[in-house]
Amino acid sequence: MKEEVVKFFNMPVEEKMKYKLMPGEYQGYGQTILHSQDQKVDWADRFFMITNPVHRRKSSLLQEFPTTLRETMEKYLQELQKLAMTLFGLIGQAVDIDNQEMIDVFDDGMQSVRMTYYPPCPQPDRVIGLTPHSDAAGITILLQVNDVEGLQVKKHGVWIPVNFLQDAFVVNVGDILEIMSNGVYNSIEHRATVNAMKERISLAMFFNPKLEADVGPAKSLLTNTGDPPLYKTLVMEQYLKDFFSRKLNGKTFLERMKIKNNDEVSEA
Ligand SMILES: O=C(O)CCC(=O)C(=O)O
Ligand SMILES: [Fe+2]
Repeated sequence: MKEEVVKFFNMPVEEKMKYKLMPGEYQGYGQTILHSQDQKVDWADRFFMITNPVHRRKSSLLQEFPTTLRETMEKYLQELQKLAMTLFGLIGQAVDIDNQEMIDVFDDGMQSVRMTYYPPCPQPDRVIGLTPHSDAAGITILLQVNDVEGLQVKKHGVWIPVNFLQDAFVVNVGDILEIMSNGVYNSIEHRATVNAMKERISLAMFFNPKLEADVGPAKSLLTNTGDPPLYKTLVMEQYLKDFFSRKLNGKTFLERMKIKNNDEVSEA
């Protein structure tokens, strides 16, 4: 997979333009500024695509991939889906969410990939690879494609570099897992910096609930623990629409899902 991602970004620009993002669309290749509020320039080329459900894929993208990239990607998607479901099962167990609820919500859920190429920048302090954010997803499985580091996570207000282990994934907790676990897990705020000398390439795969599933504190968790819900519940399709209509800005979106004292709480 790593080799194929490198080959993708090494293709001549004319080739990559076959996958170019069209105005108003979000699937494809381009130097998208991810609605960044940051003053810094976003220094990266990205390719984003919905991979599941299959009918939401922009069919021209995967179909036009070079055969080896397409086949490798399909295999990668399948294997990572299995890994993600294993992780969701274990995560659910740890916080008292019934396994069946995790399966109902995430199995064959909405999935997407983002490949990012961060070119070297002689003045890395003046740019940002990817602006601080938490992922909307349940979990994100990240693969660092070459050995150049750049990912940082915010811990107690301080940015800490993440060292990827050779051939290991990094798994991010996303906002949806924070909501489903009723705040037991915290989604991780992260950003990517760029290197002065070397390019950096990453591949992120996002695992979300089914589009028709509810995004809210897991019902079995509330029943099993007797805890009150701390977050609102929204249908996934609406949750995504709201998420993408806002600017990427730390964890501010999640704040809006929190139930405040003066909110009316309807029994789920
Ligand atoms: O490049 C990375 O390591 C992080 C990518 C990322 O956070 C994202 O695509 O949401
Ligand atoms: Fe991210």
